[in-house]
This record gives sequence, structure tokens and C-alpha cells, in this order.
Amino acid sequence: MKLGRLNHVGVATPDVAEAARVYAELYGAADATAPKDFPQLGVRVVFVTLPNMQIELIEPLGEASPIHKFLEKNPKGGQHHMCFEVPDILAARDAMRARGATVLGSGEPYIGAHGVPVIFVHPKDSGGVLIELMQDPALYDGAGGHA
Ligand SMILES: CC[C@@H](C(=O)O)C(=O)SCCNC(=O)CCNC(=O)[C@H](O)C(C)(C)COP(=O)(O)OP(=O)(O)OC[C@H]1O[C@@H](n2cnc3c(N)ncnc32)[C@H](O)[C@@H]1OP(=O)(O)O
Ligand SMILES: [Co+2]
Repeated sequence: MKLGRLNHVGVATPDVAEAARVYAELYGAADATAPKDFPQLGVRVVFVTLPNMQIELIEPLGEASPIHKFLEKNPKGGQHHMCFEVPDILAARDAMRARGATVLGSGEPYIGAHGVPVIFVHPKDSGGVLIELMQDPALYDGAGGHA
């Protein structure tokens, strides 16, 4: 298993609409979706699309959100994770474990905001950077993840 394309950088923020305004007005990155809630993932999301990748602005939906603690520690928000595409998410999960990394949660891939299965690798395994691995959408056949 080796990393493929950088799909997105996740940025935690207390207010995705306000963060999207900053990327549009300060950087001219105005190709952004409307805020959308993903209650099953515990986040509200705006995708800012750039020529080569996306910025995924994420706001917590309540205290059970996986980014709630991060925002408690960083109230103004900050860079949260990087997401790379992989050709086979189950093979990637197994490779991470075989190489001694900690796959978060149950380790079962689940459907992320892009509609394909994802897993997360603990930040302690990558020098303090939380890594999301995403099934390459072009190679997704509908298998390997649950909603
Ligand atoms: C939009 C949907 C989806 C997509 O489709 O793209 C997403 O990207 S959603 C993104 C949010 N979801 C996740 O992050 C899921 C996986 N995350 C987790 O399981 C947890 O958040 C975590 C990474 C295990 C952290 O656990 P938590 O309980 O929130 O905090 P702790 O205080 O226990 O953290 C332990 C340790 O890790 C450090 N940490 C926490 N978050 C990060 C981070 N984003 N980047 C780097 N380091 C992080 C934290 O500081 C602690 O360190 P120590 O104090 O040194 O132990
Ligand atoms: Co993400």
C-alpha cells in the first residue's frame, strides 16, 4: 500500500460559513458548497474546491462530535487532518495494521462525506498528523464500507 492523490485537507472551525467566507475573500477560493450536515459523522461540512484538491471545512455537531475535543483545545480552529486516496481501502486498513499503526474506531471502513469508505490512522503514528485514507472514488465498486 502506498498513498495516492491528496484528496483534501480537513480544517476544523467553529463556523464553516464564516471560514468559507475567509477563504473566498482573502484567497479568492470561492468555489464552495453550501454547508451540509452529516449527523452520522458528527460534523457540518463545506467543501472548498481548488484545482488539485479540496479544503474540507468541518464544524462539530454537538459534544459527541469527533472534533469537539479538538475545538475545545483550539477554540479558533486549525488544520485537523490530511486525506489521501488509496486503491483498496480494506487492503490499506490491513497494511496499516500489519505495519504497526493504529486504525481508529473498530477499523471497519465507513462511508465518509464523499460517499466512499474511509478510515483514520492515529496521529501518534505520523508525527502528530491525523491521516484519513479514502477509497479512490474512481475505483469504488460499492463494496468495502458501511454507512
Ligand atoms: C467530513 C467527514 C469526514 C470525511 O469524510 O472526510 C471527516 O473527515 S470527519 C473528521 C473528523 N473525524 C475524525 O477525526 C475521526 C477520527 N478521529 C478520532 O477518532 C479522534 O478525534 C482522535 C484523533 C482519536 C482524537 O481523539 P479525541 O478523543 O478527540 O482527543 P484526545 O484528546 O483523546 O486525543 C488523543 C491525542 O491525539 C491528539 N489529537 C487529537 N486530534 C488530533 C488531530 N486532529 N491532529 C493531531 N493530533 C490530534 C490529542 O492532542 C492527544 O494528544 P496527546 O495529548 O499528546 O495524547
Ligand atoms: Co476528511
